[in-house]
Amino acid sequence: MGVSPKIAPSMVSSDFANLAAEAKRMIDLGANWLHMDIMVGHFVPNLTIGAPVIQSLRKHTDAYLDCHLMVTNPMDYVQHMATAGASGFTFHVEVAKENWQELVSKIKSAGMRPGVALKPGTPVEHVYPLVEGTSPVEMVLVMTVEPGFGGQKFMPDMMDKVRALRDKYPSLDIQVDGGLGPLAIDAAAAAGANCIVAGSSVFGAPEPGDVISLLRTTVEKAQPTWALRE
Ligand SMILES: O=C(CO)[C@H](O)[C@H](O)COP(=O)(O)O
Repeated sequence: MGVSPKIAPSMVSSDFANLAAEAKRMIDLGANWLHMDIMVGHFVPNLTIGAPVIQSLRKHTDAYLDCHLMVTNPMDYVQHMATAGASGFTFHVEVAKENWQELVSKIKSAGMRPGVALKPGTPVEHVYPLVEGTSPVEMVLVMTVEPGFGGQKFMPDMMDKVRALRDKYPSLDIQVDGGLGPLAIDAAAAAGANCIVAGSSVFGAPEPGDVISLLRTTVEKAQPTWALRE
Protein backbone atom coordinates (compact mmCIF):
# COMPACT_ATOMS: atom_id res chain seq x y z
CA MET A 1 0.00 0.00 0.00
CA GLY A 2 1.52 3.26 -1.12
CA VAL A 3 0.26 5.58 1.59
CA SER A 4 1.89 5.91 4.97
CA PRO A 5 0.07 6.87 8.17
CA LYS A 6 0.43 10.55 9.00
CA ILE A 7 -0.68 11.51 12.47
CA ALA A 8 -1.30 15.24 12.82
CA PRO A 9 -2.18 16.72 16.20
CA SER A 10 -4.53 19.64 15.70
CA MET A 11 -2.72 22.59 17.24
CA VAL A 12 -6.02 24.41 17.80
CA SER A 13 -6.24 22.28 20.96
CA SER A 14 -2.71 23.14 22.10
CA ASP A 15 -1.63 25.92 24.45
CA PHE A 16 -1.35 28.69 21.85
CA ALA A 17 0.69 30.81 24.26
CA ASN A 18 3.38 28.11 24.10
CA LEU A 19 2.95 27.08 20.48
CA ALA A 20 6.61 26.42 19.67
CA ALA A 21 7.03 24.21 22.73
CA GLU A 22 3.76 22.41 21.99
CA ALA A 23 4.86 21.76 18.41
CA LYS A 24 8.19 20.33 19.58
CA ARG A 25 6.43 18.21 22.19
CA MET A 26 4.13 16.68 19.56
CA ILE A 27 6.94 15.92 17.12
CA ASP A 28 9.07 14.44 19.93
CA LEU A 29 6.10 12.23 20.85
CA GLY A 30 5.91 10.81 17.34
CA ALA A 31 3.57 13.09 15.38
CA ASN A 32 4.30 13.23 11.64
CA TRP A 33 2.60 16.51 10.84
CA LEU A 34 1.24 19.51 12.75
CA HIS A 35 -2.31 20.39 11.72
CA MET A 36 -2.92 24.15 11.66
CA ASP A 37 -6.53 25.34 11.51
CA ILE A 38 -6.88 28.73 9.83
CA MET A 39 -10.26 30.28 10.66
CA VAL A 40 -10.93 33.93 9.92
CA GLY A 41 -14.54 34.47 11.00
CA HIS A 42 -16.26 33.63 7.72
CA PHE A 43 -16.97 30.19 6.23
CA VAL A 44 -16.83 29.00 9.87
CA PRO A 45 -17.98 31.01 12.91
CA ASN A 46 -14.64 31.09 14.70
CA LEU A 47 -11.28 32.87 14.71
CA THR A 48 -7.96 31.12 15.24
CA ILE A 49 -4.70 31.99 13.56
CA GLY A 50 -3.32 33.16 10.22
CA ALA A 51 -0.09 33.48 8.27
CA PRO A 52 1.74 35.57 10.94
CA VAL A 53 1.46 32.73 13.44
CA ILE A 54 2.59 30.16 10.85
CA GLN A 55 5.58 32.40 10.13
CA SER A 56 6.47 32.62 13.82
CA LEU A 57 6.10 28.88 14.33
CA ARG A 58 8.22 28.14 11.24
CA LYS A 59 11.19 29.77 12.98
CA HIS A 60 11.02 27.07 15.64
CA THR A 61 10.33 23.89 13.69
CA ASP A 62 11.02 22.24 10.37
CA ALA A 63 7.96 19.98 10.78
CA TYR A 64 5.37 19.62 8.02
CA LEU A 65 2.76 22.32 8.70
CA ASP A 66 -0.52 20.94 7.39
CA CYS A 67 -2.67 24.04 6.98
CA HIS A 68 -6.45 23.73 6.68
CA LEU A 69 -7.94 26.98 5.42
CA MET A 70 -11.53 27.39 6.53
CA VAL A 71 -12.02 30.55 4.48
CA THR A 72 -14.29 31.66 1.64
CA ASN A 73 -11.45 33.15 -0.42
CA PRO A 74 -8.49 30.70 -0.32
CA MET A 75 -6.83 32.23 -3.40
CA ASP A 76 -6.13 35.39 -1.40
CA TYR A 77 -4.05 33.46 1.11
CA VAL A 78 -1.85 31.26 -1.11
CA GLN A 79 1.16 33.56 -1.28
CA HIS A 80 0.87 34.65 2.36
CA MET A 81 0.83 31.05 3.53
CA ALA A 82 3.72 30.02 1.28
CA THR A 83 5.86 32.93 2.41
CA ALA A 84 5.01 32.13 6.03
CA GLY A 85 6.30 28.56 5.60
CA ALA A 86 3.18 26.42 5.23
CA SER A 87 3.85 22.94 3.84
CA GLY A 88 0.34 21.84 2.88
CA PHE A 89 -2.52 24.10 1.80
CA THR A 90 -5.96 22.51 2.08
CA PHE A 91 -8.93 24.53 0.82
CA HIS A 92 -12.64 23.75 0.80
CA VAL A 93 -14.30 22.43 -2.34
CA GLU A 94 -17.49 24.32 -1.42
CA VAL A 95 -15.76 27.66 -2.14
CA ALA A 96 -13.63 26.62 -5.12
CA LYS A 97 -16.08 25.10 -7.59
CA GLU A 98 -15.23 27.63 -10.28
CA ASN A 99 -11.51 28.22 -9.84
CA TRP A 100 -10.01 25.09 -8.31
CA GLN A 101 -7.67 24.45 -11.25
CA GLU A 102 -6.07 27.88 -10.96
CA LEU A 103 -5.98 27.54 -7.18
CA VAL A 104 -4.25 24.13 -7.23
CA SER A 105 -1.76 25.38 -9.75
CA LYS A 106 -0.96 28.45 -7.63
CA ILE A 107 -0.54 26.34 -4.50
CA LYS A 108 1.90 24.04 -6.31
CA SER A 109 3.83 26.92 -7.89
CA ALA A 110 4.17 28.47 -4.44
CA GLY A 111 5.84 25.25 -3.25
CA MET A 112 3.02 23.81 -1.12
CA ARG A 113 1.14 20.55 -1.33
CA PRO A 114 -2.53 21.05 -2.30
CA GLY A 115 -5.39 19.34 -0.51
CA VAL A 116 -9.15 19.67 -0.76
CA ALA A 117 -11.58 19.43 2.15
CA LEU A 118 -15.29 18.74 2.19
CA LYS A 119 -17.85 19.54 4.84
CA PRO A 120 -20.17 16.82 6.18
CA GLY A 121 -23.05 17.92 3.93
CA THR A 122 -21.03 17.91 0.71
CA PRO A 123 -21.26 14.79 -1.48
CA VAL A 124 -17.95 13.03 -2.01
CA GLU A 125 -18.39 13.09 -5.79
CA HIS A 126 -17.69 16.81 -5.68
CA VAL A 127 -13.98 16.17 -5.10
CA TYR A 128 -13.49 13.51 -7.78
CA PRO A 129 -12.63 16.00 -10.55
CA LEU A 130 -9.99 17.56 -8.31
CA VAL A 131 -8.31 14.20 -7.72
CA GLU A 132 -8.52 13.21 -11.38
CA GLY A 133 -7.51 16.53 -12.95
CA THR A 134 -4.34 16.99 -14.96
CA SER A 135 -2.87 18.86 -11.99
CA PRO A 136 -4.55 17.04 -9.11
CA VAL A 137 -4.80 17.71 -5.41
CA GLU A 138 -2.61 15.40 -3.34
CA MET A 139 -4.90 14.92 -0.35
CA VAL A 140 -8.63 14.83 0.38
CA LEU A 141 -9.77 15.90 3.85
CA VAL A 142 -13.10 14.41 4.87
CA MET A 143 -14.48 16.52 7.73
CA THR A 144 -15.99 14.28 10.37
CA VAL A 145 -17.53 17.20 12.28
CA GLU A 146 -18.92 20.53 11.12
CA PRO A 147 -15.74 22.60 10.79
CA GLY A 148 -15.17 25.42 13.25
CA PHE A 149 -14.48 24.00 16.69
CA GLY A 150 -12.48 21.26 18.34
CA GLY A 151 -13.98 18.83 20.82
CA GLN A 152 -17.03 17.78 18.79
CA LYS A 153 -18.44 14.29 18.30
CA PHE A 154 -17.15 12.13 15.43
CA MET A 155 -19.72 11.56 12.66
CA PRO A 156 -19.50 7.87 11.66
CA ASP A 157 -21.70 8.42 8.58
CA MET A 158 -18.76 10.20 6.95
CA MET A 159 -16.96 6.85 6.66
CA ASP A 160 -18.92 6.06 3.50
CA LYS A 161 -17.05 8.94 1.85
CA VAL A 162 -13.69 7.67 3.08
CA ARG A 163 -14.47 4.15 1.85
CA ALA A 164 -15.53 5.42 -1.57
CA LEU A 165 -12.35 7.48 -1.89
CA ARG A 166 -10.06 4.66 -0.77
CA ASP A 167 -11.68 2.15 -3.16
CA LYS A 168 -11.31 4.58 -6.04
CA TYR A 169 -7.86 5.97 -5.18
CA PRO A 170 -5.62 3.39 -3.43
CA SER A 171 -2.59 5.71 -3.29
CA LEU A 172 -4.29 8.95 -2.27
CA ASP A 173 -3.67 10.61 1.08
CA ILE A 174 -7.10 10.60 2.74
CA GLN A 175 -7.40 12.69 5.88
CA VAL A 176 -10.10 12.70 8.54
CA ASP A 177 -10.59 15.54 11.02
CA GLY A 178 -13.00 15.93 13.89
CA GLY A 179 -13.66 13.79 16.94
CA LEU A 180 -10.84 11.35 16.17
CA GLY A 181 -9.34 9.48 19.09
CA PRO A 182 -9.16 5.98 20.57
CA LEU A 183 -12.94 5.49 20.17
CA ALA A 184 -13.29 6.57 16.54
CA ILE A 185 -10.01 5.48 15.00
CA ASP A 186 -11.07 1.88 14.29
CA ALA A 187 -13.89 3.03 12.01
CA ALA A 188 -11.76 5.66 10.27
CA ALA A 189 -8.83 3.33 9.68
CA ALA A 190 -11.05 0.46 8.50
CA ALA A 191 -12.72 2.80 6.00
CA GLY A 192 -9.35 3.78 4.54
CA ALA A 193 -8.12 6.98 6.18
CA ASN A 194 -4.33 7.25 6.52
CA CYS A 195 -3.96 10.90 7.64
CA ILE A 196 -5.44 11.39 11.07
CA VAL A 197 -6.04 14.79 12.66
CA ALA A 198 -6.69 14.68 16.39
CA GLY A 199 -6.96 17.62 18.75
CA SER A 200 -8.69 17.13 22.08
CA SER A 201 -7.99 13.38 22.26
CA VAL A 202 -4.24 14.04 22.04
CA PHE A 203 -3.86 17.27 24.01
CA GLY A 204 -6.37 16.16 26.64
CA ALA A 205 -4.71 12.79 27.26
CA PRO A 206 -2.47 12.14 30.26
CA GLU A 207 -0.04 10.46 27.83
CA PRO A 208 -0.46 12.10 24.39
CA GLY A 209 2.32 9.92 22.95
CA ASP A 210 0.26 6.80 23.66
CA VAL A 211 -2.68 8.24 21.71
CA ILE A 212 -0.46 9.20 18.76
CA SER A 213 0.99 5.72 18.72
CA LEU A 214 -2.43 4.05 18.96
CA LEU A 215 -3.71 6.13 16.03
CA ARG A 216 -0.70 5.08 13.96
CA THR A 217 -0.79 1.37 14.75
CA THR A 218 -4.55 1.21 14.08
CA VAL A 219 -4.01 2.67 10.58
CA GLU A 220 -1.08 0.30 9.96
CA LYS A 221 -3.17 -2.72 10.94
CA ALA A 222 -6.12 -1.68 8.75
CA GLN A 223 -4.08 -0.89 5.63
CA PRO A 224 -3.74 -4.48 4.30
CA THR A 225 -7.54 -4.90 4.44
CA TRP A 226 -8.31 -1.96 2.13
CA ALA A 227 -7.32 -3.78 -1.04
CA LEU A 228 -9.19 -6.96 -0.09
CA ARG A 229 -12.74 -5.66 0.16
CA GLU A 230 -15.27 -6.03 -2.64
O1 LIG B 1 -10.72 21.49 12.14
C1 LIG B 1 -11.09 21.37 13.25
C2 LIG B 1 -12.39 21.94 13.58
O2 LIG B 1 -12.86 22.59 12.45
C3 LIG B 1 -10.22 20.65 14.26
O3 LIG B 1 -9.00 20.32 13.64
C4 LIG B 1 -10.82 19.39 14.69
O4 LIG B 1 -12.11 19.50 15.10
C5 LIG B 1 -9.91 18.68 15.68
O5 LIG B 1 -10.34 18.77 16.95
P1 LIG B 1 -10.91 17.52 17.73
O6 LIG B 1 -9.99 16.37 17.48
O7 LIG B 1 -10.92 17.98 19.13
O8 LIG B 1 -12.27 17.24 17.17
